[in-house]
Amino acid sequence: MRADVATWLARRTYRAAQFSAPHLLEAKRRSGTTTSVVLPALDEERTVGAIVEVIRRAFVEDVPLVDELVVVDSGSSDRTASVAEAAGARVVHVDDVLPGHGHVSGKGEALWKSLFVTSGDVLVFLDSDVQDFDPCFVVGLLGPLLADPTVGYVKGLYDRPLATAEGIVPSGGGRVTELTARPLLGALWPHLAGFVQPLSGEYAGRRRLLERVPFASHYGVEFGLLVDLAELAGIDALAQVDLGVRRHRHQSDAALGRMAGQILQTALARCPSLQVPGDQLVQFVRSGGSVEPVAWEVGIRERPPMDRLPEYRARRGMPAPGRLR
Ligand SMILES: O=c1ccn([C@@H]2O[C@H](COP(=O)(O)OP(=O)(O)O)[C@@H](O)[C@H]2O)c(=O)[nH]1
Ligand SMILES: O=C(O)[C@@H](COP(=O)(O)O)O[C@H]1O[C@H](CO)[C@@H](O)[C@H](O)[C@H]1O
Repeated sequence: MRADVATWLARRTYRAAQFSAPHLLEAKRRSGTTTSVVLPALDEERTVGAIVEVIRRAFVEDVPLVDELVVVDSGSSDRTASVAEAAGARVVHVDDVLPGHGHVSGKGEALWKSLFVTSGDVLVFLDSDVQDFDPCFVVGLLGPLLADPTVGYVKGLYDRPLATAEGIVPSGGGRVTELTARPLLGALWPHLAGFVQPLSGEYAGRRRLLERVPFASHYGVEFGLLVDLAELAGIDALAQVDLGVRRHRHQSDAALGRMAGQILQTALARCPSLQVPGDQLVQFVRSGGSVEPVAWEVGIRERPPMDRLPEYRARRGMPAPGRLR
């Protein structure tokens, strides 16, 4: 392993158990930092309520580490919105946010728009499909940011058991991480090779950084943020925290193939010297005696840095682009 990666790994890998909610609350109050927790959700009625409930009880009512708790609904067809609201979250529908900027589907859009509908200095992003949600996820992700002003972005890391019809594969999860993201980072961004879970859906960052980078659409968002924030803030401003174990709802291999295609397109978009003639993925399904091709678009849209939007700057009391205060 490269010496710089080994140094970063030793210096910027934390454990959730290093932090306690009461101590973080003192640090939060001392620094005057506000926090927003954002859960992107699409058809997560089975799990979103429990996650919101745990966070609300522990970190809104008990130890007020969380100033706002928002679920961004990507257009669920189930009871995600009502379940999340009943559990205590503010729920916004993705299409109700910045409607003048057109419609883009996918997770990245929900996270980009979450910057507009929240106000915290620090944002914590948590997937809504996590089972047995552990409140240490919130403490661990906020820890490095509230304890060290030089940290700007923190990714969760964890063991990822894969639940299959045949049983649990202890470290079988993170299939796109292992088969696509990690090889890509090793080849094209080797200074980021120390991230154990570069695609983890649990992460936190300072708004003053997040508002200055583009957001790749769909499932490219995590990969794009990691590469772009490292470019913007430098690797030493990035960190990772061990959160233990993460269990979540798994998608099919075919769906993850499309996710891998989106991540590859996100990576290629960050290699300006490469010509990329295609953004279509052809998959194949058995149909009776033949095999049928199914073509999917895996191209991604890049939403611009939020701080370039006049609506956002006005909302945040920032001067118009190009003007001093
Ligand atoms: O268009 C979308 C797709 C996904 N998600 C949410 O993003 C998170 C991660 O998505 P998913 O679980 O599908 O990805 P995986 O964890 O399987 O890689 C979950 O909370 C989803 O509900 C979303 O808000 N909008
Ligand atoms: O890490 C991965 O390989 C994928 C798939 O995980 P599994 O193989 O279903 O455990 O999950 C992550 O990737 C997505 C794309 O970045 C994120 O949006 C998800 O939050 C994350 O779970």
